[in-house]
Amino acid sequence: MDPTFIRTVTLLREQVPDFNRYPFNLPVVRELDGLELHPRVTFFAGENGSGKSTLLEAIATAAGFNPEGGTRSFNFSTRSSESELHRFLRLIRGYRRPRTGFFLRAESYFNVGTVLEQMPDILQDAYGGVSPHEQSHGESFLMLVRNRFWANGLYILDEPEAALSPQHQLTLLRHIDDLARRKSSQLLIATHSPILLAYPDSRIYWLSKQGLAPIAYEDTEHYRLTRDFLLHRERYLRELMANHDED
Ligand SMILES: Nc1ncnc2c1ncn2[C@@H]1O[C@H](COP(=O)(O)OP(=O)(O)OP(=O)(O)O)[C@@H](O)[C@H]1O
Repeated sequence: MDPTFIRTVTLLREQVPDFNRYPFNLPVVRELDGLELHPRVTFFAGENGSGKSTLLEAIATAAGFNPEGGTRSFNFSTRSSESELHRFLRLIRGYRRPRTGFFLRAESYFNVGTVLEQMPDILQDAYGGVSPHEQSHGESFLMLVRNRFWANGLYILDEPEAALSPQHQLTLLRHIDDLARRKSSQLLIATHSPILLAYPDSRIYWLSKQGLAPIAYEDTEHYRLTRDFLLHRERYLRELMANHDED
């Protein structure tokens, strides 16, 4: 069965009040037109500030999640700085409805942990009863994925690699594969990680000043630069240090 929960994301262009202000002035928003999501895993990659978080937060909010993260039953608010973009998106949905899901954003993970502490049932399910604040950021995140990311879910993850060592990014890849292939889930992931981006059964969108476009893994700057740096580390370091001395 086609696992897709969200097929396409479209901007309600005619309703946008002003393309000259945030978030509508971002190239990724201006150029958004029938963004087709992969049935299993869609990645969003690009430079800092290219609009990945803005886009992901708006899709998550339009899909019914709290903009600060958590499951769809989370309704806490510690800030109200989400953009209004979600009100101008139309999500074209697939035939199935997700049974569960999670919106995880690295920057508000701490607050999600605090809310979970106050929900003993979920805490028991998700973390084996141990507060996320009593574990390292990376440990508690992997525990959450292992215990609370169930089958038939919609998972929207903003820089999930933030707390993870390279070894644990590989562990996360295994969980992504398990969720996507065996557990009929759909994942949307913004990432800078060349390890996560390597997941083969996926589509990568590259965000730039031109908007967003599909890109092959080997053509991403993250792959090319990381590979080149590791192969020619000494030359890179020499050049970086030399330029630094000139500053
Ligand atoms: N509330 C806001 N008001 C105005 N501009 C904003 C606001 N939030 C973000 N921006 C700007 O929008 C742009 C995109 O930000 P966003 O956080 O979506 O980028 P990103 O691709 O997720 O970056 P990173 O990789 O650093 O996480 C940035 O230039 C940022 O300064």
